[in-house]
Amino acid sequence: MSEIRLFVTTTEKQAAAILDVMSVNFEEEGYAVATMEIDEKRDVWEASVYMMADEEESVKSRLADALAADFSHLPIEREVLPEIDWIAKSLEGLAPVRAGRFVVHGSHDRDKVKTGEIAIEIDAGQAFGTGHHGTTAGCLEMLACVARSRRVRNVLDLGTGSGVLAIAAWKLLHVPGLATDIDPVATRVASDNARRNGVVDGLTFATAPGFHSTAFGTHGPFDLVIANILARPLMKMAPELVAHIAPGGSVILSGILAEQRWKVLAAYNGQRLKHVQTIWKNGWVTIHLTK
Ligand SMILES: C[S@@+](CC[C@H](N)C(=O)[O-])C[C@H]1O[C@@H](n2cnc3c(N)ncnc32)[C@H](O)[C@@H]1O
Repeated sequence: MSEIRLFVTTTEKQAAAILDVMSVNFEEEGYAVATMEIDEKRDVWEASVYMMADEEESVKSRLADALAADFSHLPIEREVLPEIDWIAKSLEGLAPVRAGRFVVHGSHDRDKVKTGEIAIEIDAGQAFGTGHHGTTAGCLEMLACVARSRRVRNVLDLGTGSGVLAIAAWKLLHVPGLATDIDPVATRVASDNARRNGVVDGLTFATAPGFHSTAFGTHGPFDLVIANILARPLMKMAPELVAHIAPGGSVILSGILAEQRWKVLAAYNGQRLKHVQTIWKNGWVTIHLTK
């Protein structure tokens, strides 16, 4: 089912006030709400609430009621967000996967973990990330490389899926982390997986499309951002993503087909990031850049 964004276009000041109204009315029920800047010079902002298509009608009428007192002059607009079947893309392989020092395995394979390996237990389920996909394995390998060469004090895992990368970073580095996903199911699964892997504190989970959450300001800027999403959204969010990297920090980008790598690199070079290393796996690339 598609996801819908209902939004109003206004000024920064009003967008902040509308965000408060949206938070009070929708956030507790698990709907993501956000503001985003559209045009800095003209002070154009959007305040949005995200929902599944079958909830649109009821959310729209409640939103209209909530805005009636002070913002009835602002039309409620809608956008259908592109549908990506992440779960179908996830390979539900049965064998444990080894990448760098990590082994990602299902609960039935606990006894296959070898001494010295960092084990992450993930059962194939409702969110992407069992370690079998070239992008996840590439990120795990790159994470181990970055940890060897740089000091990392905090981590952002953008598009956390099953939580596999956030859990891996926590087990390797023992530093605080923020893990976010546009999909509330993924955020829930990731948080459950973290608990199952003995990660009880230090890792925060939040549902957010892109950087539309106050959690990023609270927890960032980050020494290491890992984003395994897709080439196009990664290019689009390059300025925002780079703004959340601490000076001298790193980003690991994946979800990029080999033939798309030049465009993604150009987008991040355009933000003055420097290429460090690229890992290739099954036609996918994982790229490490530094600020
Ligand atoms: C390829 S999966 C990666 C999962 C996991 N990090 C891994 O490496 O296996 C991409 C994840 O990003 C999420 N996602 C897609 N677009 C997003 C966006 N704009 N903001 C936040 N998360 C997003 C999807 O819901 C999905 O869980």
